[in-house]
Formats: sequence, structure tokens, C-alpha cells
Amino acid sequence: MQFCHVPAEQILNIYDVPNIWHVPLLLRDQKAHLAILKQLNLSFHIDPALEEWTARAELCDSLSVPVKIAMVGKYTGLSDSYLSVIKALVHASLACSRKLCVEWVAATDLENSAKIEQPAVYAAAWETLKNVDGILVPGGFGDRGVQGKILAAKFARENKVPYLGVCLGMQIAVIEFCRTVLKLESADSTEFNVDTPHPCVIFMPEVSKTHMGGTMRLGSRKTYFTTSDCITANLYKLQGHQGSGGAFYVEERHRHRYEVNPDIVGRLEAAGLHFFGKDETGMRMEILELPEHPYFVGVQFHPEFKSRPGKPAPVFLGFIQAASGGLPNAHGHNSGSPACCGNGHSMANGVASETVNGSV
Ligand SMILES: NC(=O)CC[C@H](N)C(=O)O
Repeated sequence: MQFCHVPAEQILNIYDVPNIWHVPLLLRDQKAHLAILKQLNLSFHIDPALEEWTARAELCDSLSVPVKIAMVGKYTGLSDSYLSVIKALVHASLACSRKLCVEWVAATDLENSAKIEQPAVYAAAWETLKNVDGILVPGGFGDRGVQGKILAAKFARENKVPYLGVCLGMQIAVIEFCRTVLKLESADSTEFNVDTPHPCVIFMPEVSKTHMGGTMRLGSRKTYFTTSDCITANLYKLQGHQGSGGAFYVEERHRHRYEVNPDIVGRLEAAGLHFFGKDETGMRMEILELPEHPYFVGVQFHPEFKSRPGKPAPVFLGFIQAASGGLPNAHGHNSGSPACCGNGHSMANGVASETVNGSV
């Protein structure tokens, strides 16, 4: 039988499913793989090994304990802007058996200027931030919202709320620490203030200052751990990364023009902010941790780009574990009690919080 010259066995009924992990199962159940093999004249016939996908789809359907994460960014109305970060959070939340609730917080709403101009919006943004289990500051460019991101990092550091700073989010953590702890009140990145007397994040010296095109440090680069016994090293070890004596490195993807000023690293470390991951020269900071904090991690790279279903990015996994009430331990098990974080339907600055595990 044919419909419009399409054989019946090549017509698939693609209906709505509860989460994205069901899609391969839906295709398998309707023998899509056999139709494709036939069309391509391929004769081999191996049953698709979808046990892991089935387990993930079912787990996702059954999740009820939420983990509430604030995304403090610039494009909070455009969640696709941070799609890989959201996916990495989903992968990590599934691994921790938590239902991910993302609370979007527009960084500018946290700033003092919002307090005067839009007091209700300001109050709502802070109310949201104070009621999450973890705070994430993602990558970004340009100075809009930077003050708000610094305030979010300060709140996370001082209140021991799990914090993950990705790329710009790591640089923000450094600026905040310089301003508050080192008392360098005008410390800044030269991306936002070229004339700052305390440039704690600087343009990478080997990159041309006059050419904007092709000046980014991009792609896969090695990060060497300075110790194999810190939170992030232990998280990578859980995924089979090994090494010691200066040979313990991981490869992650990059996309930045600025870096932590190596001249200020000594003062930061003396005050308790440690850089446990550096590039091969030892001069470029890649991973920061605050050992006195349950989980305060910044990475210059973008771990979200290598996160996969069933293989969450280690620093995202640690972040969600910490936000779920348990610190990562040597076996990667969550030892704490589940975090309680409301009903997942609250509004943040007019943007409804989203429950996003596996959503398309
Ligand atoms: N991807 C990013 O977050 C970039 C951070 C910062 N704007 C830099 O260029 O270094």
C-alpha cells in the first residue's frame, strides 16, 4: 500500500512524547531504522541498543524532587541563547535524579539602579535569587548586567550557595573577590573598564588589540591540574580522567579574549581563592575553587560543549550534586538529603521558571 507514492512502512507517526529521550524509542517502535536501512540498500540488521535511552526516558518521567538553579544572564527572555548550558544542566540533573527547574534572573534587575527605577522588579529578582539551590553565571560579552552578575556571585560566595561560573562567570567571580575580599573596590576586567587601576582580568597579551576578527582563544585546549585532590579534579577522575605529577590534564573547549591577570593570582590565592587548573604555561588560569565553600567553581572554558546524555560535564555534575544538598564524594554519590525548592512554577521577572528535563 502507498500514500502519495510513499510506501506505508515509511510513514511515521511522530506524536508528542513526555520528554525528548522518548524520541529514539518512538522511531524504533515504528521501525524507522528498518525503513532507512532498506532505502539505503544496507543489509545488516542489528537491533538498536536502546536500553540506556529507555532507562533515561523512564527516569525523566519519574523525577519529582526539584533542583532549582538561577541562571543570571543577559538574554533571559531567549533561553536558546544558553541552550548548551541548559542541556548540560539537564544531563547533570538526570544523573542526580533531580527535576531541573531553571529560574531566569536578568542580571540588570539585581543592580542598584533597578532598585530605584523598578523596585518591584528588583525585589522579585532578589527574592528569586535567595530561593534557589544553585547560582550559575554563564558566558557573555560586553558590560550590560555585569554589576548584577557580580552581586549574584557575592551572594553565592557569602551565603555558601553553590556557584558555577562559566567563562565570563569565572571572571566575574574574580572581580567580586578582588573588590570584596582584597578591598580593591575598583578592580575590574579591562573588557569593561580599560582604565581600571586594578585590572584583575585582562586582554590576553598574545591576542591583537586592534583586530577583533580571529582574536579569540578558541577550541579544545589542555588544562593541567595543579593538584589531583581538589573538587574539580575529583569530579574529572570519576569520568576516568587520570594522571599525577603534572601530567593530569583535561581537554575542554574555549571561547574567550580575556583572562585572569597572572600578576594578581598570588594575592587571590593567599586570600583563599585557588586556581587548581592552568594551561600548559602555568600562566593562564583555567579553574578556580574556593575550598572553604560547599561548591564555588569557576572555569575559563566551556564544559557544557562536551556534556552528553549519560555523560554529564563533571563541573556541572558537581554543581547539581552540591545544589541537591550533597557534596561530590570519591564515588560520585550524592550523600546529602534532597533539596527542597518550591513548586517550580514561580515567576522570575515575568519569565516563568521552567522545568526543563529532557524538554525538546
Ligand atoms: N565566552 C565568554 O564568556 C567570554 C568572556 C569574556 N567576554 C572574554 O572574552 O574573555
